[in-house]
Amino acid sequence: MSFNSTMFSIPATGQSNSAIIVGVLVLFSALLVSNARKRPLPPGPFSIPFVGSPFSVPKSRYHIHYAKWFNKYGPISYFGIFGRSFVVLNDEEAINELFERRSKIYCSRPRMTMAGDLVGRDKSMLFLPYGDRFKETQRLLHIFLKQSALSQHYSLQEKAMHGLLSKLLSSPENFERHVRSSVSSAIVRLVYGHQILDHTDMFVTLAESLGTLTDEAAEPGRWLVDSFPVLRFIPAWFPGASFQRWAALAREQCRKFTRLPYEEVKTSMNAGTCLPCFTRDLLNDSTDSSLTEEQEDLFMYASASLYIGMSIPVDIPNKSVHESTGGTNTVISPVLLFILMMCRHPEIQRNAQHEVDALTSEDNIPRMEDALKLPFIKCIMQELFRFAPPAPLLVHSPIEDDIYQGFLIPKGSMVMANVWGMSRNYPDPDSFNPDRFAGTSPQRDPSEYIFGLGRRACPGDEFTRTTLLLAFAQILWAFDISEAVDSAGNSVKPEVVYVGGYILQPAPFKCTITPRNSIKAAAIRATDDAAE
Ligand code: HEM
Repeated sequence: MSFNSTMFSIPATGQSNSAIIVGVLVLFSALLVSNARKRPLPPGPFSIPFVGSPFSVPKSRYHIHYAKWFNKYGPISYFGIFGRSFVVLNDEEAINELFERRSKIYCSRPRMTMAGDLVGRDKSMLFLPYGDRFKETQRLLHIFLKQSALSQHYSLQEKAMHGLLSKLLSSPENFERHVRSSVSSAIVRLVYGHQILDHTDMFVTLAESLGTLTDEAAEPGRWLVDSFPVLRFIPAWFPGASFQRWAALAREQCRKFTRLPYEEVKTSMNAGTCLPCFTRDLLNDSTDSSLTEEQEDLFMYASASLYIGMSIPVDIPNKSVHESTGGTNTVISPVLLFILMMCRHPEIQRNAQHEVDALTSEDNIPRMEDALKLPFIKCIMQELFRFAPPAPLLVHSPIEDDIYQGFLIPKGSMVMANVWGMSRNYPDPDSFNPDRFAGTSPQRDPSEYIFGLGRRACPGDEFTRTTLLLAFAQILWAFDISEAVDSAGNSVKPEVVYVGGYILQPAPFKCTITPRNSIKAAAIRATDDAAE
């Protein structure tokens, strides 16, 4: 079944009933709010009584818009929309203090009634409120992704990246599609032991459908029930409550999308054909017969969390779904930016190639053990993280009221840390300069914050870094990346333009990717043959 958004929007009939309910709720919540606030809220844009400031919030480039609030309102600002509270942190000290040092308080995610309570996405780690289920999921992911366990994943990372090299060799003009499928393939293999053959694979389409559904369920402003959670108790037959019918269908679909890959692992385990993977480890570590329904549910969602965790779909106000970069994920973003930057900076590319060449031979594709020994390429990775943090805003939610610099930060509010602003806090921030991380006094490593802070920091950070170092070393070893040539024979330098809202990714661009020599091309083909 395909999800058609118009099919599920709130119909005109029943609008008057909804309007009455909403009116009562607005007044009620406004009264509650005004009584509760004894401390001042942080400063912020003009607010209309009972409505808040929905019009001061941008529809795109939130991080840049919010960064400008620093000069207007200072390091911490506030706005409300229909009773929901939003706090913006625009200052490194405030971000470190609240998200890192007060992590005990800022350890939850904002409540999303439609996506969470009704559709059930709050079982995935990224959305999970802080509590026992979150801690158990975190523990399971940690066992698999902790530093000491990472080397067992090297061979699958190498395989996925060899796949990327051979696709780049055969159709370099489709580099974006190849990057996307190779990265997805590495993750699906890691989580479910499944080998993706092409983009029509069931695992890819399921994950994309789940992403689209999550996007729709979390679309801010679309669902009244997000502003007035009490509406979730309205029965589906009630006039104007078509959102309940949408939610029921979406919940069913999400469950199916989460269950199918998990069941496939169980089937292949029974057949003895399952490759090593996260889900297999979970099931192996437990005696199957003793698994309760609750444990199965935990395992199933823990597995899906690993895959979907990379997509970071959080409920940023006014996010337009049209801006969503579609099945994109966080790892794809730095790989595409790497290709763009190597094209724009041939001298950096040459230096990095010299570093790889000094360590490897013409006919040996770099392996993970090589990739981890390349300090300049590590600096390039750090500079890519700093130049365009894939997730420019972090979103946490405090589990109790907190006071910071005399201002109230209400429990349950959506606190957004402007990581992009932190990445501008460097000398000459707009120039791409990997050397800033070299030498004896390097500048602050952006890996310390682009993966999040405190108890909700990304569990996939180290896996990401090793994957990226390997991808960069192999691409530099194999190919020259240069400017595309237009129909008049002129070289065209690609612009640095981003798309996306909550995950930034370079806008589509053109470049030329050619093998550095025939020996390397032959080595890539030979690896292909060996794999077949
Ligand atoms: C360039 C790559 C990546 C970036 C920039 C990134 C960034 C992030 C960020 C900013 C968060 C939210 C942190 C916070 O709120 O403080 C996050 C959460 C998460 N990431 Fe990543 N991530 C990346 C790759 C991955 C990968 C490869 C995986 C899985 C193997 C993964 C799994 C997760 C999960 C499960 C969460 C939810 C954690 C929680 O809510 O406690 N991420 N990531």
